[in-house]
Amino acid sequence: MTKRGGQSHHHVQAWKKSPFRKRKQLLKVLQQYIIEHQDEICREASRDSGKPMVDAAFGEVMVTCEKIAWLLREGERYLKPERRSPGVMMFYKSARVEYHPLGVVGAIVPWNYPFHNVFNPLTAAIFAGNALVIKVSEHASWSSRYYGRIISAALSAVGAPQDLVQIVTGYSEAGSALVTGGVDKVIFVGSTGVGKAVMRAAALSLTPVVLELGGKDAFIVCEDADLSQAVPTALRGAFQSCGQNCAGAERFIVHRKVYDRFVSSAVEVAKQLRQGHALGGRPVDCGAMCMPGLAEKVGQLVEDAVHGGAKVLVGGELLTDEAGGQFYAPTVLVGVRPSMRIWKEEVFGPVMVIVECGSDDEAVSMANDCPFGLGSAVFSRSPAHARSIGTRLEAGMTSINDFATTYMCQSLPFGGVKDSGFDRFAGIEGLRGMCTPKAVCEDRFPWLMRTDIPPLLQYPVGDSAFPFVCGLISMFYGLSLRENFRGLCSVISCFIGSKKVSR
Ligand SMILES: NC(=O)c1ccc[n+]([C@@H]2O[C@H](COP(=O)([O-])OP(=O)(O)OC[C@H]3O[C@@H](n4cnc5c(N)ncnc54)[C@H](O)[C@@H]3O)[C@@H](O)[C@H]2O)c1
Repeated sequence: MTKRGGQSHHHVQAWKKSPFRKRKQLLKVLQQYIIEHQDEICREASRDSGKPMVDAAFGEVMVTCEKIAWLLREGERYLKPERRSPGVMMFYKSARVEYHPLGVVGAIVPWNYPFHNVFNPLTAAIFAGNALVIKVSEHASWSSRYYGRIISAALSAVGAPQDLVQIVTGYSEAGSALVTGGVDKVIFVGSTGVGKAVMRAAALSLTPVVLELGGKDAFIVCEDADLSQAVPTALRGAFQSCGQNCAGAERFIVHRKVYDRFVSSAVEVAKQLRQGHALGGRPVDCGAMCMPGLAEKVGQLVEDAVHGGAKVLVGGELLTDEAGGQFYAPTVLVGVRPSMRIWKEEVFGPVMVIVECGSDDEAVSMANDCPFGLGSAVFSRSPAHARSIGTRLEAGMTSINDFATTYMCQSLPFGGVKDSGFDRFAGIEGLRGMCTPKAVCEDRFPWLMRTDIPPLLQYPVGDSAFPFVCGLISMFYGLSLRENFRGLCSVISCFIGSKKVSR
């Protein structure tokens, strides 16, 4: 049996042809298990990534359940053949797009959401009829053993091939091997630098890639924003999972009329945040950071800013414990200027950078002065005002009076612009991205009208072939009736002329 990506060819082909009924059954088995074992799933994710249980429930489980619910509700509709208009000259044709499974999809994912990062590519790829190889991060491979067992059990419960989903662990070499290993598409979720290396490697075999890379979301607070709504959302956007979110709010751009109130409210809450072991027995608001290197980098970015004149209002220190826990304290930083590293580099940590702006134009230009463009948020009591700002932001996603809610609306695509990557996972676009869109065209009423090459265009072509085609172009595409009529006359005269010659 030939193997690609570790799966047997026969199994890949069989799943491609599987009915939607069976794919839905698989998702339902997964959903049932997830809902019944939320506690265990969150515990494993917390243990592997350091995030508090509530953050795991929020960011890992809830969004995965929404994803599955959306696929169950609407997935089939968007993978069914879709009728398209046949256009002007092909008016007698029926045109459609068919969505065929790609075959084997390779997903390379980071460590920040150990559960979600596995189930995110899994649900769409499998539902679209593909096999999947997921390369999990070397920093979150422990929990992937448990998540892998959930998937195996679900596959066997519905009688799907056991090797349909493979989870592999390893360092960068394992990721590289997946890119060059003959998969039909690579979904890469990770840092911008590695994303570029993945794209270079994929170019050698023309393997298509989706790149979901870093982010540094702008969070704009207008002078007419409701701070009782904006501040709690801002704090969650900054400190959820210790800021280790791709779509994490990192730059808070606040209008000067509400700046002081925004800062003092944010500081008041940030000071009260409890940090500690996620599973230490006491509830915590912020846990540990997953990687020592990253915790140090966060410290360096803050230090660089302070060195340049920025001011730490809360936090700003890295605390470690005897067990090796890396606790970067929830931090509020003001006085940041564009020349500082923290203005442009992704922090990926619990640092709330708050800057002041004086107008909408200034807010937009500050927000767009960034190499990344993943998510964004705008707060104003006037949704029209917020929308007028949101539409000018260079970002793949914008939430109005909320943060990152686009990802809870699973019909929407997820992805960014600029250094945040391209193409989309999730949503209709992401689901269809798991397929080859095949264009199909056929006669609508074959008994009435079909395409026969007219004699004067058949080889060897006659003298009237060229004027005939020009006549057709004018007849169908001329912008005035006069032009269309002239084209028609030319077509008729070419016909008559060619008949005479052939006689
Ligand atoms: N846009 C998104 O959807 C999204 C989601 C989560 C995280 N992220 C980003 O991920 C980054 C943090 O995660 P990370 O530190 O694990 O990222 P990373 O780029 O270091 O690693 C991501 C994955 O790529 C693998 N890898 C490393 N070198 C490789 C190579 N040469 N070829 C193939 N694979 C290779 C790693 O082993 C890991 O599994 C942040 O920049 C964050 O913004 C983006």
